[in-house]
Amino acid sequence: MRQSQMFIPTLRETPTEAESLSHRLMLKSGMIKQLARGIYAYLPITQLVLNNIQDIVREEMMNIGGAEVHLPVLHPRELWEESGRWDAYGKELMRIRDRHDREFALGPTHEEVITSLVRDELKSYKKLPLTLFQIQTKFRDELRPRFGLLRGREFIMKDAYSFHIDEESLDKTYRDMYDAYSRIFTRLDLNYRAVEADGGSIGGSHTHEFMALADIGEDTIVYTDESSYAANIEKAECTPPEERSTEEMLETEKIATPDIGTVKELADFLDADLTLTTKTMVVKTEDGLKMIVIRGDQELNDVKVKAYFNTEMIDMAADEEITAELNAAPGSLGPVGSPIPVYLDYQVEAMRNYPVGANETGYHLLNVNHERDFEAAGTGDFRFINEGETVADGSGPAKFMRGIEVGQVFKLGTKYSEAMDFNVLDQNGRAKPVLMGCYGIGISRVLSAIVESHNDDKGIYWPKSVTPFDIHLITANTKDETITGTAAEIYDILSKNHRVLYDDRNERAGVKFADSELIGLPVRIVVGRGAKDGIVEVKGRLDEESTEVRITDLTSYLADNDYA
Ligand SMILES: O=C(C[C@@H]1CCCCN1)Cn1cnc2cc(Cl)c(F)cc2c1=O
Ligand SMILES: [Mg+2]
Ligand SMILES: [Mg+2]
Repeated sequence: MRQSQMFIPTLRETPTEAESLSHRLMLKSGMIKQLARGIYAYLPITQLVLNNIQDIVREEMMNIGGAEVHLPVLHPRELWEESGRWDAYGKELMRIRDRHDREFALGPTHEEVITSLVRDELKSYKKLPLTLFQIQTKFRDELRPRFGLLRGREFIMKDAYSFHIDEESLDKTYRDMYDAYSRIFTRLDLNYRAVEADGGSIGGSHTHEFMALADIGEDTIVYTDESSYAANIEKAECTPPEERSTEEMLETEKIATPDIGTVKELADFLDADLTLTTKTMVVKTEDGLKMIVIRGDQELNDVKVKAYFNTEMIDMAADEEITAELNAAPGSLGPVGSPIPVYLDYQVEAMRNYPVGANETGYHLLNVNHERDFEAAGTGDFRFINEGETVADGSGPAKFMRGIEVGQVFKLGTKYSEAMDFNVLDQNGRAKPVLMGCYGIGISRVLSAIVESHNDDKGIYWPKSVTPFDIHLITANTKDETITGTAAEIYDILSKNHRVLYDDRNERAGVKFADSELIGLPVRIVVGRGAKDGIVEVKGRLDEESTEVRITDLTSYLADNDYA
């Protein structure tokens, strides 16, 4: 391809609005242009890389028996009402009306669509298992789109859905997908970890997220060097305390605690360690307010709370809701005499004589003990694990690293087939709901993850598996006939077996070299003064120096050095 015909609007200066390295680099190297917050145009270099990523994903999906479809973006409201999700999702679900004033969702995912489509066609277990996939634009109206393509409002996803007559069949496809994802992320040259994750409201018991390691990643991965354990911190189970305090239960005492609003202020006021205090939170679920008490030095894990109450809709109760229900300010809440059900984290369950708010603004109770002073409705694991704590498999101390979620595989079970009446006749002629799995890869997000891990101070360097072109052919001076003639010949020869980007622009050599480092093709060939002696300069993107190579040796030189 001649670069004079491409559209690569590289920037001289680094764009300030970019908040992540990949976002900055993709703007600077003329790969994307923002149309609106979280909405981007993919320019030619990006489109070529996305095609290469999609080809790898497509090949691996077909390799495990997935058949490709293309599903609609416009989903009739009725479909999402069948699954009950039209109301379950708030503003994140983008909705429009057509000319007849009928409502549609812009597809954020396609469980409803694929289930209704297959349901109408498939009546017998003999047609199972079936795996269908698509690579398609998704819409999610993120509250805080950011980091370029890492979290957009319109993005490309590969989403696959599988249908099964029994668990064994679902397990097989889940494993096939898991292994296919491992091959895909390896081929994409991503340093990834598959981690146990929380399935959220889409149901299903089992799910793994594939995380590309990156400091910019929003997710925290909990792992240990002692075993292969790895989990999203949202999910990572905390080991309950071995023994419970055997302290003798002391008399409760009510104390005035004016202006004590936080557990830190309480600990200072009591001159007690944070680990001897508690903090009480109130969350709002579909069936009312719930009070959760955790140790004062811990943080509430909202994903674990959602999983415990098996709901997607959890909000921290607003102050006025708390005051209306509990007649006390948020800093003075506690379980004693609470009108709403109280749940204790395992750590609090093992404590004795702890302080809590008195449910009276400006007062606390000391030496409270559950069972004696109040009945808990339940106990559970409601907190985030801390580094150094033993991980759930007991093998060793937890360590943290950041990751970008680039894929996720789910066992959905019968959540959608029951909600949408998708049954088949089994081998005994009995109707039973079909079991499903679903499997996603963030295609446009993967591109950003690759840029995050393939760059240096000069710009991007593409893995050969996804590079937009194999070779960057550059003329150092377009005025010199020998140079342009030689370059044109080389372009013809190399184009037979390689994808060549021929920088034939009438630009200064320095500009061309800088652009070449920025765009990041694996190898660059410069046709300059040496052309008259049949010499060109070859430089791998990561090489410090160029090497002079005879033009007659060029093809074998490129092959011998595995440049192209
Ligand atoms: O999408 C999934 C699960 C899997 C992921 C892999 C491919 C198939 N789907 C989870 N999820 C995430 N955000 C969503 C946002 C909106 Cl607005 C929505 F209405 C639904 C969902 C939603 O269901
Ligand atoms: Mg997540
Ligand atoms: Mg996820």
